[in-house]
Amino acid sequence: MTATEVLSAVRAAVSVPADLRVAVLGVGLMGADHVARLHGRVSGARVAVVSDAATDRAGRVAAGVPGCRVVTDPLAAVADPEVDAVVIASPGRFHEEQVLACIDRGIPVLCEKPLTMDADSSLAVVRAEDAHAARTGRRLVQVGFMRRFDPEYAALRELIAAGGIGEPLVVHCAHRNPAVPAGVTTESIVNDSVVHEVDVARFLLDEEIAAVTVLRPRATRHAAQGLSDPLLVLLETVGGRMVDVECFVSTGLAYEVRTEVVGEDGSAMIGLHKGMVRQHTGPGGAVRSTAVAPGFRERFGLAYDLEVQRWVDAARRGTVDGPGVWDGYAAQAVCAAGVEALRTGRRTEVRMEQR
Ligand SMILES: NC(=O)c1ccc[n+]([C@@H]2O[C@H](COP(=O)([O-])OP(=O)(O)OC[C@H]3O[C@@H](n4cnc5c(N)ncnc54)[C@H](O)[C@@H]3O)[C@@H](O)[C@H]2O)c1
Ligand SMILES: O[C@H]1[C@H](O)[C@@H](O)[C@H](O)[C@@H](O)[C@H]1O
Repeated sequence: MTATEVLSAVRAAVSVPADLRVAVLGVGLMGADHVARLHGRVSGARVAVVSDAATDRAGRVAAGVPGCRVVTDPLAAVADPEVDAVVIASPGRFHEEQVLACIDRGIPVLCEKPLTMDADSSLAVVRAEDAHAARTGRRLVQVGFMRRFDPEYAALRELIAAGGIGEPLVVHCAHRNPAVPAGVTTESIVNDSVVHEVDVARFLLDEEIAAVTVLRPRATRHAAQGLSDPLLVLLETVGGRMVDVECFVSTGLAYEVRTEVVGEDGSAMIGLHKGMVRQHTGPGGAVRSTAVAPGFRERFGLAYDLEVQRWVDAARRGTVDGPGVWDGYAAQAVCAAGVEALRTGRRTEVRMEQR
């Protein structure tokens, strides 16, 4: 037997398939990053196909990955017999049809947040995956809430679960971006940015969010015309805990994500700084400084790598080992309440199905 035959026999015996052949739909900022990590840093998978409405971009990305093909129509990429699994990194408005196509074909999919653009369509995805699981016993969808894979967030959740700060009562969050692309609206700050704190709150506290209030402080002069930036968002959980979020997407500075959980017997904070603390001469004397990540790709680079590796490993075992469709749906339901709260200025209860 040759080495290759031995490897195939072992794989067949433990029913772990050869490298997953992945199609990446959308190769803009996130999709191109996911292609690079699947190609260079993640084991057990290779990028077989890329698809993007901008075919020249798809061609450039494919050219960097030996054996990778461009398939122009994303739904044809999902249907491609030489594709075993899909990463969706297209704009959110295309996620619903692309995720449903993956479920329909019965192949694993990692869908960037948001799962879909609203709670009703996310619920339809939950139901489609439930129906598939009832027939086959397999779940298929992981949603791209990468913070769950960040070692600091994972450690914070473990600390809380182990009773390290007693009963958690209040969570303070800051989520600051240096800038956002043109076209970002106040609603999309809730849907695209605050959605991460919604997931973090559910992840850390292990309960659903019942109500949302959104306040609009005085806007920064750096914000685009008409944008309410920053926002203050208050999330109330079903168990009466409260989570405040300052979301500020045009600070002009750097990328900062901080979370502090205050419990009955202590508190814990993550996201203060990473790396070296330096003392050097400043304008008024010696200063102590530490670099702040410029963007989410730097701050959460490791989290994205771990997220994709865990997805690949689970997909090869026929499971999902990360946030799933229910998490995607719950986040959309909370954001829908957030958008209504933004519009009315009132505390808004979250409308959600029972799990
Ligand atoms: N998890 C995170 O931290 C994070 C960070 C950034 C973006 N995202 C999410 O990733 C997704 C992509 O965001 P981005 O910043 O990379 O956007 P982007 O605009 O940089 O890239 C999107 C790409 O999709 C392509 N596209 C357009 N229509 C398409 C279709 N129907 N099918 C396939 N591709 C299509 C575009 O041509 C573009 O190349 C969004 O859902 C966004 O919310 C997540
Ligand atoms: O789409 C991005 C992304 O999800 C980042 O993680 C978040 O920090 C940004 O605010 C958002 O605009």
